[in-house]
Amino acid sequence: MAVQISPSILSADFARLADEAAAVPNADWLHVDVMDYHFVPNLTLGLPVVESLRKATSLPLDCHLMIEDPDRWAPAYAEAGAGSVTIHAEAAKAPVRTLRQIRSLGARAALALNPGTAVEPYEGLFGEIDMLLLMTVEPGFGGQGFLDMVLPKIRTARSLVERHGGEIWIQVDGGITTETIERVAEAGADVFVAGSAVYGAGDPSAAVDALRAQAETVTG
Ligand SMILES: O=C(CO)[C@@H](O)[C@H](O)COP(=O)(O)O
Ligand SMILES: [Fe+2]
Repeated sequence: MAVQISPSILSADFARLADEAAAVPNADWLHVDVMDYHFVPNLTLGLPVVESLRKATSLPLDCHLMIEDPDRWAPAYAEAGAGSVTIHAEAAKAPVRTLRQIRSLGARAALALNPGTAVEPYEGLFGEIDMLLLMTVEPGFGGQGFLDMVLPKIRTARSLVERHGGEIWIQVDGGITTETIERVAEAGADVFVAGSAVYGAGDPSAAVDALRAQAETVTG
C-alpha cells in the first residue's frame, strides 16, 4: 500500500484552520482530533468545526474520536462528511453496531487502540473495519515522544491484517517524525499521522513531503 500522510490539526492554529488545511495540499488526509475532557484530559473541537472544515477543504477528514461515548456520536461525524471515523476500543460499548453505522453512512470505519491495549482480542472485529489505529503515544496531547514499545504490536497487527486479506490500513499516531517514521513503516504501518512534525515546521507542505520520502525509503 502506498504511504499516506495525515497531518493532525491539533498542532495547527485553531483560529486559522482553513488556511492550515490549505497549507498541506500534498497530504492524503487531514487528521482531526476530537477530545472531550473525559476519555482524555484535553478538550479540542466537535461536530460544528468538522462541518465547517468539510466546506473549507477538499482534503478528506480523518476524524479520531477520543471521547467517552463514541457509540452515540460517531455516526454524526460520518454524516458531517468525514472520510474516516475512528473510535477507541477502550471507549466503545457497542463497537460492531457503531462501526457498521459509520460504514453505512459512507465513511471508512476505524478502530483505535491505546499503547497498552493488545491487538489480538480485537481480531474478531477485523471484518468491520477499514483501518486500525495504533496509538504510539498516550492519547490527549500533541508533541509527545514516540513509544518504541508499540513497535512489536504494529508487527503483530501487520501479520493479523495480512491473514485477513491485507485490505485493512494500519495507521500510527503520536510522535511521528522524520526520525521515527522509518521504524513504524518497517514494522508495517501505512498511514502516518503527524501533528507537531508538520505544523511545527516552518513549511508544513515540505514537512509532509519529507515524511513521505522517509517512509518510502522502507516501503519502496
Ligand atoms: O491523537 C493525537 C494525540 O492524542 C494525535 O493525533 C496528535 O495530534 C499527534 O501529535 P504529534 O505527536 O504528531 O505531535
Ligand atoms: Fe489523533
